[in-house]
Amino acid sequence: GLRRELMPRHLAVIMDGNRRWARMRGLPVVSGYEAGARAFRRIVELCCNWGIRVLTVFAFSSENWFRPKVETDFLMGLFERGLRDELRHLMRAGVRISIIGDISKLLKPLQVLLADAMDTTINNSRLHLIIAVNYSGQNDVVQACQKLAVKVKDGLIEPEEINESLVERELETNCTDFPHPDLLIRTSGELRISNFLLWQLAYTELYFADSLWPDFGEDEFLEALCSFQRRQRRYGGQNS
Ligand SMILES: CC(C)CCOP(=O)(O)OP(=O)(O)O
Ligand SMILES: [Mg+2]
Repeated sequence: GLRRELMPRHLAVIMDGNRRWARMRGLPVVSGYEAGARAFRRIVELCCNWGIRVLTVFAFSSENWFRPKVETDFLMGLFERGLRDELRHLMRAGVRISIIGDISKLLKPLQVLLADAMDTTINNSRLHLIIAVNYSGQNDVVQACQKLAVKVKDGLIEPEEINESLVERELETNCTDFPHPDLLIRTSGELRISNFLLWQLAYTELYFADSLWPDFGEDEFLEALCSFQRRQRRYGGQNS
């Protein structure tokens, strides 16, 4: 059985396999995205119930823009409708929402809604939900380098002072007390990181589930956590 003291503090999830889920059922792609949104709401509840502190989800990658416009338009609409419907519930449930990624490319109403959700929930402490929208792990590192370069140029720091903690402070995930995911779950059988969090995953336990994201429910969630609790995390330490 699961031991509460061995729960991951920070869980990261790549919610993959929504279109395949729809196609297997002879449904339109948008039904897959809607089923994925239901699975997303479910895992937020599960993280609250199981005392996970931070949940980072890959909701839309910068590469996803290359999908048909009808799909990207639908996804953006889904994010907006979902957030409008859920914001009060998340607020009452004590969920804090942060957004990572370049949201300047999104339509203004969605940008306003995301900023409002971050402001409204900033003092919540039950679960910190970080939603990666138009996020690129490589761009996250690039923008951190740019901010450090400015500090060097402005004479605030010397190049030799730059170390891991200075870089981490500039990453977009510096918004949380637990910036390093303890466990990453990717569904649908794909064995890739797909330019999600990169620096932050240095010592993260990776778990790949064959189930498609819409089918990832409580049983699959608990199986992933049991797998995590069975692992011996060495952080590159003792050789055994
Ligand atoms: C936008 C993203 C969360 C959707 C993930 O599912 P997907 O569209 O990649 O589905 P497929 O891998 O089945 O094409
Ligand atoms: Mg996919």
